[in-house]
Amino acid sequence: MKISDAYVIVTSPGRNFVTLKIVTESGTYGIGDATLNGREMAVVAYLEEHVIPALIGRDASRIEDIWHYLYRGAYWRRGPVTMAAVSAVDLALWDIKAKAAGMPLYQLLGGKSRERVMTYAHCTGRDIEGCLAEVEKHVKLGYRAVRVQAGVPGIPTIYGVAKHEGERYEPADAELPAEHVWSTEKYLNHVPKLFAAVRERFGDELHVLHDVHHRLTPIEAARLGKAVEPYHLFWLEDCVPAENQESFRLIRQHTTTPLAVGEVFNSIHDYRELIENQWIDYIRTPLSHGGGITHVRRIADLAGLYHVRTGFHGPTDLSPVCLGAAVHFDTWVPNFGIQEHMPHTPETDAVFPHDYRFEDGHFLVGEAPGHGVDIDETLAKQYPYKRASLPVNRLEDGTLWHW
Ligand SMILES: O=C(O)[C@H](O)[C@@H](O)[C@H](O)[C@H](O)CO
Ligand SMILES: [Mg+2]
Repeated sequence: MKISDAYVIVTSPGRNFVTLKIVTESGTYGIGDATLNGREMAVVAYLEEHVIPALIGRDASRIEDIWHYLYRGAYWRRGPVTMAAVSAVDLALWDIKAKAAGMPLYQLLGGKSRERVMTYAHCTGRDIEGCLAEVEKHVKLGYRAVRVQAGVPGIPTIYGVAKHEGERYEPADAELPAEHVWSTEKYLNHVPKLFAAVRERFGDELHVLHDVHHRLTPIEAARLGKAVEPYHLFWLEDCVPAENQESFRLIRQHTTTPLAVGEVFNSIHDYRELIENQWIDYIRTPLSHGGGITHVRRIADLAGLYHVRTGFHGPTDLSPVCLGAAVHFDTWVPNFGIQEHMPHTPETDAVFPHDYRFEDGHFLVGEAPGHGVDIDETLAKQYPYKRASLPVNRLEDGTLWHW
């Protein structure tokens, strides 16, 4: 199982994706997702300059050892670029191990804990009515859970809302960062009305989620959590920037609204206080940013001890490779909560043939050996890299704010 070759493929079928392919002497290969939205080429350089040369000749079956070799061995631990690179290696090696065993990945992890994986869809509107129309559409498609985001009167552009009704929203929408304007006051006054309208129209059973995208202070988040309690959200996501884990103590003291955190985290250490103090309910770190299966499994196990469940990040800026591996992980992990689902474009799906299926609001895992996602390298070449940046956010007086 010696690694004989490894290389990076960058492709942009509508948006940029970075894929690592690892090939063994026997010809069995695996692929991993190394996409870090808006910072793609930093991970490419990290892999090509520092990781790939050290991988050649190693035994691909020693996943645990290679993980620590890359993590401890780098000396410079953690961080999104390092961990995206480590994740890609880890996902590719698990793919190889499962293929060598002739098993779908979920079998290697411990087998099925459930038959299907509940997902949530994004429903966005320029106003509440527009958002309700999207919810209606997604409920008809079979979704049991929806994330609702609507424009706020007086704020010209807002996170998570597509430019035109019915379109997907794209965070990395310009070559250099677009500048958005933010008003916490306008948002806090408006957003509870959105949940009231959703409950009024769709009743109590639909799972309703919302992403604050790190824009509030702890006491503002506490106010929002309290205000929306009557609408019993499935979760309120990233209500404050979470570098200071202690902030969540205050939020938790004030509200019973469940809290999800961690799409920008990449290590168990980002979570330790949040989980051990039971300040959150869902962990969001995707397999492609949190050190792959080897490390995210450890986070999920720690979380399980404290009744915290998984709710992995799944926007279009994670490739089908990450999503495919996530469907295996979600099928196995005992403390599963939900999986985010933002459908990829047909162009992206064609570049990454896969065997996970979407049906009636759920993902169904495939039975092909490995994680079940491949890359069509010839097709990938037709879509060259294009620089794309996430926006920045400013308060109305021009102060740079959290995005
Ligand atoms: O909950 C989500 O899906 C996220 O907040 C995304 O929309 C991120 O903003 C995006 O992945 C950044 O690249
Ligand atoms: Mg989010």
